[in-house]
Order: sequence, then structure tokens, then C-alpha cells
Amino acid sequence: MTAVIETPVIQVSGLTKTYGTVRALDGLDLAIPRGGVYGVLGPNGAGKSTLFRILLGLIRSTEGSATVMGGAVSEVGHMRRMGSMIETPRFPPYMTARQVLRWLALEHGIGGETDIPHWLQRVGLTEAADRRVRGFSVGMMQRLGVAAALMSRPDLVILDEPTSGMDPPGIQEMRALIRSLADDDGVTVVLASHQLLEVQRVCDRVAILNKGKLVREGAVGELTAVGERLRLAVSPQAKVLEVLGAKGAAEGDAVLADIRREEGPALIRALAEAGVDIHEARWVGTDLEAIFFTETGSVQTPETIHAR
Ligand SMILES: Nc1ncnc2c1ncn2[C@@H]1O[C@H](COP(=O)(O)OP(=O)(O)OP(=O)(O)O)[C@@H](O)[C@H]1O
Repeated sequence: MTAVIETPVIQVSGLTKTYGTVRALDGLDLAIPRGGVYGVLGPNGAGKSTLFRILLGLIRSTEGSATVMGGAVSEVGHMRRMGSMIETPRFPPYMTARQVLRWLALEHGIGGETDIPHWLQRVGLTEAADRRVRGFSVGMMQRLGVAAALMSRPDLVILDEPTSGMDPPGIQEMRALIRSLADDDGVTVVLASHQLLEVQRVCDRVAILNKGKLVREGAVGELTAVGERLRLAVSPQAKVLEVLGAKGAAEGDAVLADIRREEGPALIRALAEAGVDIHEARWVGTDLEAIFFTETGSVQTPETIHAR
């Protein structure tokens, strides 16, 4: 059987952007596959927004190439198949949410007027549809921005920090919307975010940028499965360490079992049969946050923890 190799929806190679002496992108190579949700991560100044701006044709690269849906960034046809929200969107404050979308449809030819109720509902703004955006919270503006990005029914949507400024219920709704765009509408979603737990929940793959370069890329499941161990809160601990031998290590009162997932049920059965009380058993992998800090050399401080 011949493997079908799909053209990546976004491909950049040797992409470099300099601002004076600052190298915002420094020879970036990246291929983003079609379909699913793709996260672009990196500390402040890593080059995420610069990448998005180049892909959207808003700025030019200094060197290297970028293709979107198989064609050059400058091709107008692609722009029609792309939606985007970069930075907190701004809309005329005197307009209502519905009027904003109608204005985009009628004045700018972005999407059809009949789709407006659908997109308002998808982003959770049906009830606020006839309120002026002047009174909108940051989160509501973000949602309206996403609705505006979706109006043209794009194949690819680029979202820069779609959940910034949102409260937990808003973040959860945005996560569901992003997943449903990918799963139900077949849209490829590329997003940048600093909320690593959120990214781990919503993204299929991620790229981690640092200082304009790609430092790690892969499927979230594969990246986080590395070093995965079964954490057992058990008593007596000594008995479990004895059963596990070299595969066991104490962590406080618990035991970390260095075994494969498929070995889990048998181990738990064996421990129960040996008279061990199992209070809790859960798989602990390397979370995206740990990978991020390792790859970017960022230091986890109370401020960075708080900032998330
Ligand atoms: N218009 C500009 N003029 C000068 N420097 C710029 C400009 N835009 C970006 N930069 C610089 O390029 C680097 C990359 O910035 P960029 O905004 O792409 O990073 P980012 O990863 O999106 O960061 P953040 O997480 O803070 O949004 C930074 O050092 C930034 O200061």
C-alpha cells in the first residue's frame, strides 16, 4: 500500500524575520499538518505572533519561505480560505455583536448574513447579540473575534491567544468550540497560547518555539507519554517496592512504578492479591509545562506561575 503523504497546511522553511538587531524568527522550519488543533507555544518574544503575521501576509519575512495550503502566502485565494484573530479584536464600539458580523458580511464580503445567528450561537454570544460591544468584556470581544474569523467558513483558522482574558467557564467554552471546529467542521485550527494546561487539553500537536527557532514538535500524546509512570498511593509502601523491584521508586508516601500502560491492570491485581491497600493509582507523565520549561530554559517563578 502506498502511503498518502498529505501536503502540510502550513510549511515554513528557513523562515527568518529581523527587526534591526532582533531576530524574531531565526531560520524556522515547521510543517503543520492538515486537520486537528495545532498549538504554537513559546515564551514572550519567541516569535509566535511574527510567524502568524507572516502567514497572514501582514508582514514579510526577511529570509526563507512560507506556504499556506500549498501556495505562497501572498496568493489572495488563500486568504479567503483562512480566518484569523490576532491580538484582542477591536470593533466599532457603538455596534452590537450582530451588527459587527452584519457589517463584516455586507461591507467587507466576509461570510453570509444568514450565517450570523449560527456563529453567534457557536461562540456563545446569542444572548449578548444585540448588546453594544462597548460594554463587552475582553472574553466577549475574543468570542466575537472568533465568530468574525469563522464567518467566511475558512479551512484554516489562526488564533493568537484565543482565551486570554477569559474566565474559566469562557475558557472551557472556547476549548469546546475549538475542538468542535476541528472535529465537526474539519477546520484546521492553529493557535498560540501561554495556557499550557489548556493547550495540552485542546491541541493534537504542538510546536515549541524559543528565540525564533523550533525547539520541540510533536503529538501532545507522544510528547507527554515520555517518562510516564504509574503513581500509586499505597500501604504498606515497602511491600509495593518489594514487588516492583528495580521498577519501583518511592516518592514521599507513594510509589512510582516504571511500567508500561498495558502492565497496569496486572500490577494492580497482583498488589491487591498481596494484601496491599491501593488508595489511588494514576498515570503521571511529563506534562507539557515541564517540557516547555525544559525546552525553553525558562525559569518557573511565582510570577510565571501566576501569569498563567
Ligand atoms: N514591529 C516590531 N518591531 C520591533 N521588534 C518587534 C516587532 N514585532 C516583534 N518584535 C520583536 O520580535 C520578537 C518576537 O516577537 P513576537 O511578538 O513574535 O513574539 P511572541 O512569541 O508572539 O511573544 P508574546 O508571547 O509576547 O506574544 C520580540 O523580541 C519582539 O520584541
